[in-house]
Amino acid sequence: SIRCYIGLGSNLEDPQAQVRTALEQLTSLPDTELVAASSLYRSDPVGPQDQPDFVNAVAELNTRLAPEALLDELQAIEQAHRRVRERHWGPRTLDLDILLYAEQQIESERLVVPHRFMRERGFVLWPLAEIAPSLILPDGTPLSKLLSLCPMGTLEKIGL
Ligand SMILES: CC1(C)Nc2nc(N)[nH]c(=O)c2N=C1O
Repeated sequence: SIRCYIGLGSNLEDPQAQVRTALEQLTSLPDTELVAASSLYRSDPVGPQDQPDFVNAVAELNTRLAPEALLDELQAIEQAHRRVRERHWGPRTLDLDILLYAEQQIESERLVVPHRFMRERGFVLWPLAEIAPSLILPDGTPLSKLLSLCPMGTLEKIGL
């Protein structure tokens, strides 16, 4: 099976509960096991600032699902959280992104992996480093190097 990493984010309708529930739902995906989950982090919105703070986390899965089948399952979980897209980069109840899918580099209509913005997003890199500190990205960049370029800033770990 394939090791993959999922980014979770929410800033609507009790974001902590949205992320915690989504983590539980990841444990029951078909042909998939949840290997690890980061802490939850509160983070300032990147992009449009006129929206609530986010709660972010990263999960590590082992899956036998193909990338697009995994994406279908993640989108079903987002729908179950009544994700409504008002505006691009606007507030949402739940965002599930495939950050990494083993060493694969994927560029299809539906899917770009590694996630195109992950290298410059502290709300992804710091939770990812919590569960996979020695990770090397498919292009050979060590996660530790990306972290050194990405201050933790106002990111703060949320207690359990
Ligand atoms: C709107 C945009 C770009 N900003 C974010 N900002 C933060 N802090 N966390 C997110 O998950 C997030 N997701 C997004 O899609």
